[in-house]
Amino acid sequence: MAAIKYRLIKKDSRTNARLGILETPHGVIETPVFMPVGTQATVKAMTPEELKEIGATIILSNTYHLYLRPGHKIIEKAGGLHRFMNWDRAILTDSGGFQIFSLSSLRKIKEEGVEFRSHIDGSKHFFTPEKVIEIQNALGSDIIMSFDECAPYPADYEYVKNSMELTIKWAERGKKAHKNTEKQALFGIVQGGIYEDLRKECAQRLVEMDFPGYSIGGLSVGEPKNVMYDIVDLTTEYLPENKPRYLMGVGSPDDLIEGVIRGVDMFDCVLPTRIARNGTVFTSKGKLIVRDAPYAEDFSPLDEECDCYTCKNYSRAYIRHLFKANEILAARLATIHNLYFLIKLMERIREAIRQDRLLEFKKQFFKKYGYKEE
Ligand SMILES: CNc1nc2cc(C(N)=O)ccc2[nH]1
Repeated sequence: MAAIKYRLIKKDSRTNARLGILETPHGVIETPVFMPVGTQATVKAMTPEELKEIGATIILSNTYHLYLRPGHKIIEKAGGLHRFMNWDRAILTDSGGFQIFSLSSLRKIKEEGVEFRSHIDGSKHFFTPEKVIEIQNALGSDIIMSFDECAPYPADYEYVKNSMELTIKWAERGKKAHKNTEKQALFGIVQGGIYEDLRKECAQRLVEMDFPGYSIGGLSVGEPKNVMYDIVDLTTEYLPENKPRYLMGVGSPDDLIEGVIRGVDMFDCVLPTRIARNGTVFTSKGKLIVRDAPYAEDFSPLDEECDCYTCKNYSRAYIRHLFKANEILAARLATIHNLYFLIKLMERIREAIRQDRLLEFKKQFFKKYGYKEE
């Protein structure tokens, strides 16, 4: 019996958008879904109860960080990551590949694996495809990722081709090493940079290995949006309809809508939580920097159309005051709102797919938010 079961409920009649149900050992997830990021076994500033309250059904946590601190062995002794962080819904962990390349210094990439230094204390470590599977098995996350190299952008064709070949070899080794297939679903990660032939080859070779789901990696790394959208469009073409597709590190409201239209089911992004802590919030009329002076005597909610806990109980003036006074509650209230905004956006997207009016929804949302139509 596989760890997850994806059911395609409905395909949009005019786009590649899909409405789906993803059953996991820690609950049922309606897709398309946005996953709040809980890098170090916590979605910053949120309790698990608050995450449930706003409708989160799955969160992401980072293998690289938890391996370095507190260590996967401690989390295993605690009974696994769900128990350790008191979160009984689904958890997806990434493999650490991206963090090694974006956070740590002194990286040596070999076919065997990657040597790197911890960004915390400079200690030396060596990740192999087998090692990151062992770590994620110890964490007990419901969906785990293969070890991969996220090629930088820009990168030349030869570099990306070699990097993609390595990602394929590492996916094969990780799949062999992963034994806990009944409880933890291992996704393959499609790489290939911005090169169509490499993306197609990578997707096809991963599909031959028959993973329960597929991630689209190597994007949201500085490439233009339209390039990202084109690569997503192209990649999903070679992925099976009956398996979930996860676009890593994406994204902002427009990227979520554009990604759904191109056949993506799962998203994660640090943006909503990170910008919240800096005083920027999403609203139906675009982003708002609530810590700015104009809101000092603005007693309206962050967003008139939002019914989150923050918008029902606090004004822009109060939240601005909290930010100016460096109060912890500022980050909490803004985070609650931003995560609720994206989770609600996914709910409205799912409803629009159900009613076959996704393109109309996009047009209306973009107009109000202030986005230009593609
Ligand atoms: C924020 N952008 C982003 N791109 C990503 C790519 C990967 C990947 N494994 O290629 C993982 C996380 C990512 N986050």
